[in-house]
Amino acid sequence: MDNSLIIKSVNKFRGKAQVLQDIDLTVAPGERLALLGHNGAGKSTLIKSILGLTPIHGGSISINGAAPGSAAARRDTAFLPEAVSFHPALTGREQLSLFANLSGASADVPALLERVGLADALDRRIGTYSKGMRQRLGLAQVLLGRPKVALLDEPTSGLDPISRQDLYAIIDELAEQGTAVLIASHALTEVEARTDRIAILRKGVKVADNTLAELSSEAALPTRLRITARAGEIEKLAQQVGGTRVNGASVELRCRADQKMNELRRIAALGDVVVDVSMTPPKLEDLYRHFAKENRP
Ligand SMILES: Nc1ncnc2c1ncn2[C@@H]1O[C@H](COP(=O)(O)OP(=O)(O)OP(=O)(O)O)[C@@H](O)[C@H]1O
Repeated sequence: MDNSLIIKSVNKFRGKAQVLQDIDLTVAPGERLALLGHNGAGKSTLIKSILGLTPIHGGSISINGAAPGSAAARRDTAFLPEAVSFHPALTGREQLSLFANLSGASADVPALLERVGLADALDRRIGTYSKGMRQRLGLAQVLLGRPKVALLDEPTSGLDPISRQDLYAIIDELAEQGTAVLIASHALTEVEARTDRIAILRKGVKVADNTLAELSSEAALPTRLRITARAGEIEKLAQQVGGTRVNGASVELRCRADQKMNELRRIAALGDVVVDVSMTPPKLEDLYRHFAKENRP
């Protein structure tokens, strides 16, 4: 399938500083891409460039074939900023109806508000909404536009765990209806579970862009095996398997992903002295640290 969002060799300067350097990035219909990077890495600048709010100085950006800022691109793109703001005097129902009228979209506003968990608040003024409620309303607005490309900047920042889960369920729905979703985030644990691909920016340069599994194998970070000994037999176990003692009952080994099965066979062969083995593959946090670290070649 053609990509909805295609970014090719994009360069961008702020004064003399280059804040985006030769960025290539694509998002396919229905794909959820996480865009990660330290503060100042260039995520917001890239989003503003896609929206046509700031000019680029080389390269190209295509939104379903249209240039950023064009009428076609504006129609096909939805943006949810980190702190979404609406007119406080309008109710949720009024805000969404207004948006539907402006965009020419036909919409069942109450059903949409119910979908995002705002059924009880649809006739309340937005000025009385909590931050999470405003984010939900923002997502309802994104859903209503049926965009080809959705750009979500820290969509769950400041939300409680249940609201975060709800928000991701709605984001999944958006992707299921064919929207290409780009989520800029610092919340590694949640994007690890809820996105299809991860791109990492470091000082304006893309340093990683792949699925979690592929990034894991690219980075070749170790899997940790924690082996627990039968009561009183930790010394014997430590002598036999090596590794590092982590407490009075367990040792920890680190091994490459392709060595894992060999290690497990070796541990299983030790017999009753082992009472438990747990395995922790590298997490996105480890991969992020690996790819985003300053002194990486
Ligand atoms: N309006 C501006 N004028 C000048 N420089 C800017 C402007 N906006 C951003 N920058 C600079 O561009 C670089 C990229 O910033 P950007 O806001 O895109 O980073 P970010 O990855 O979104 O960071 P954060 O995670 O903190 O939101 C930084 O060096 C920043 O100082």
